Amino acid sequence: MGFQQTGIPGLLIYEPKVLGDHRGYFFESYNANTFLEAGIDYKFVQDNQARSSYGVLRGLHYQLEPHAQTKLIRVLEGRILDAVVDMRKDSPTYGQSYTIELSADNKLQLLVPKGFAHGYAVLSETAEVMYKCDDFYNKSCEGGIIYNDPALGIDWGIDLKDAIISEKDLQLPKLADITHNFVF
Ligand SMILES: Cc1cn([C@H]2C[C@H](O)[C@@H](COP(=O)(O)OP(=O)(O)O[C@H]3O[C@H](C)C(=O)[C@H](O)[C@H]3O)O2)c(=O)[nH]c1=O
Repeated sequence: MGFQQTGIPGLLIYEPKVLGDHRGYFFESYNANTFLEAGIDYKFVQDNQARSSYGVLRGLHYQLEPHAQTKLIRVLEGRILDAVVDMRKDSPTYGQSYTIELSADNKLQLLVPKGFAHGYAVLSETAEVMYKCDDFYNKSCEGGIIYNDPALGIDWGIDLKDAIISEKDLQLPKLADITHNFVF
C-alpha cells in the first residue's frame, strides 16, 4: 500500500488502501493530501477515460512543453499492460521502457511524470482506463513512438498480429528517428 519506486526516477506505483466490508469495498482513488504527504505535488486538471476491447494498443504518446503532461493512470474495468518510455534527455534512464499490469482487480496506479511516452495494450475482453493529467490536451504538442520500436523491446502481452491500432499510431516514428529537441 502506498508508493513504490520502479527503478526509473519519478516513475512511481501507487497502491491505494482498500477498505472492505460485508457490502464490498471502498477506497480513495485519489487524494491530493496522500500525495503531498509523500512529497508529490501535481495539480491535475484533466481526467481522461477510454474504453477498449481486447487487443487494442494505444500509444506510445506524449505531449511536449509547454503542454507536457504528468499522468496518473488506473483501470476501472479489465486488465491492461501499461508501458512507458523515459524520454528525458538528461535522465540516467533515458530510452528505458517500463511495463506493468494495471487492473480493476489489483487497483494499482502508475504515476508517469512529464517526459515519458505512454501507451497500453488491453489484455481482457474489454478495459476501461482512466487517467488524470496535470496539463490540458494540446494536439499541436503531441508526439509519439511506434509501439514496436525494436530499440524498446516492449512485450505488450498480446499477439501483435491481432493488435488493433489507430492509423495515426501506425505512422509513429522510432525513438532514434525523432529529431525534435525534447523539451520537458
Ligand atoms: C488524448 C485526447 C484525445 N482527445 C480526442 C482526440 C481524438 O478525437 C480522440 C481520440 O484521441 P486519440 O486517438 O489520441 O486517443 P488515444 O490513442 O487513446 O490517445 C491517448 O493514448 C495514450 C494512452 C496516452 O497516454 C495519451 O493520453 C493519449 O494520447 O479523442 C481529446 O479530446 N482529449 C485528449 O486528451
